[in-house]
Amino acid sequence: MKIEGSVVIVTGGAQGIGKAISKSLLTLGAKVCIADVNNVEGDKTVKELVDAYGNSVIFQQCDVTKDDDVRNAFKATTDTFGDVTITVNNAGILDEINFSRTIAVDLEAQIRCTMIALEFMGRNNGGKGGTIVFNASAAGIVPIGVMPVYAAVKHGLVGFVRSMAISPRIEDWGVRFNAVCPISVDTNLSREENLRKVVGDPVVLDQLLKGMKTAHSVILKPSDVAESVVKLIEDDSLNGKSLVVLEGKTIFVDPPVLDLQ
Ligand SMILES: NC(=O)C1=CN([C@@H]2O[C@H](COP(=O)(O)OP(=O)(O)OC[C@H]3O[C@@H](n4cnc5c(N)ncnc54)[C@H](O)[C@@H]3O)[C@@H](O)[C@H]2O)C=CC1
Ligand SMILES: CCCCCC(=O)CC\C=C/C=C/C=C/[C@@H](O)[C@@H](O)CCCC(=O)O
Repeated sequence: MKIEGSVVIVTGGAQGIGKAISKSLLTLGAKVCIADVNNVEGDKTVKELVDAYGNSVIFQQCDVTKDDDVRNAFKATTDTFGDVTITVNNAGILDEINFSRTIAVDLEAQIRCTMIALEFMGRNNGGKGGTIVFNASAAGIVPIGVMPVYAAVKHGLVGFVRSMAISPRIEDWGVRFNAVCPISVDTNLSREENLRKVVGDPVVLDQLLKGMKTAHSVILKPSDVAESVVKLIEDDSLNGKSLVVLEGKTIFVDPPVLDLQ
């Protein structure tokens, strides 16, 4: 689909990968609502983006774990820019200690945002259809021994995307669903300072930090992920896909499908 003139919500867009996605979409002519729980960072980012792109961007404080916040973000976006046609479910955390919160933000809230997005975007609900892109992770594709909870919820997210893509409702909604699955990206989430706070077991933390320093742990730039998100939005043939983002290349990974009929 064409990004120019489209109306987009990016969750967790105040910083990191979500901010890079927002910038790329603004550059391509979209109207963007950044929906993020962090209003200090959100206000700062939107000020910076308004200076660069004018009134094509707004900030809406939104905790994706709260129904009302998410619905209000969609209402505010629709009132300001018109019908939403693209949702980027990007907000996420990594916390192996408070694992209930990780499940709540990285999986349950992604499902919540999707169901509410369909209330606004679904053609059966008077919307224009469009596309929903999820920021999963390479941890949604391969097992990661140093972050099992995060890997579990990201696998769950990939399963949700693949299943929504073959829903009997897909034609009614007129919405495509795809996931981007990057390896490590240089943001607050992957910095040593954060990892020390969110991994409790010292043996696991030690291996994680060592792993981060090896050649295998290439750190991508947030803009690398944004490029892949743009690809998933623009190519109308893509639905239910998981696009792994590696250094200098991307690979579609399709886990096997069993014939269960
Ligand atoms: N940094 C990395 O190495 C990778 C990150 N990811 C995924 O990318 C997404 C974005 O993460 P980063 O930009 O790396 O982290 P980040 O910590 O820089 O940004 C995350 C953003 O999400 C927001 N957020 C957190 N909880 C929220 C909530 N309840 N409601 C609304 N907003 C909330 C934060 O305020 C922040 O602005 C996450 O889903 C993460 O799992 C995927 C692969 C690699
Ligand atoms: C390949 C991991 C992709 C996960 C990227 C994320 O979404 C989270 C980013 C935060 C930290 C990433 C750490 C990556 C560590 C790896 O280099 C290595 O330590 C993992 C070891 C694999 C294992 O545990 O078996």
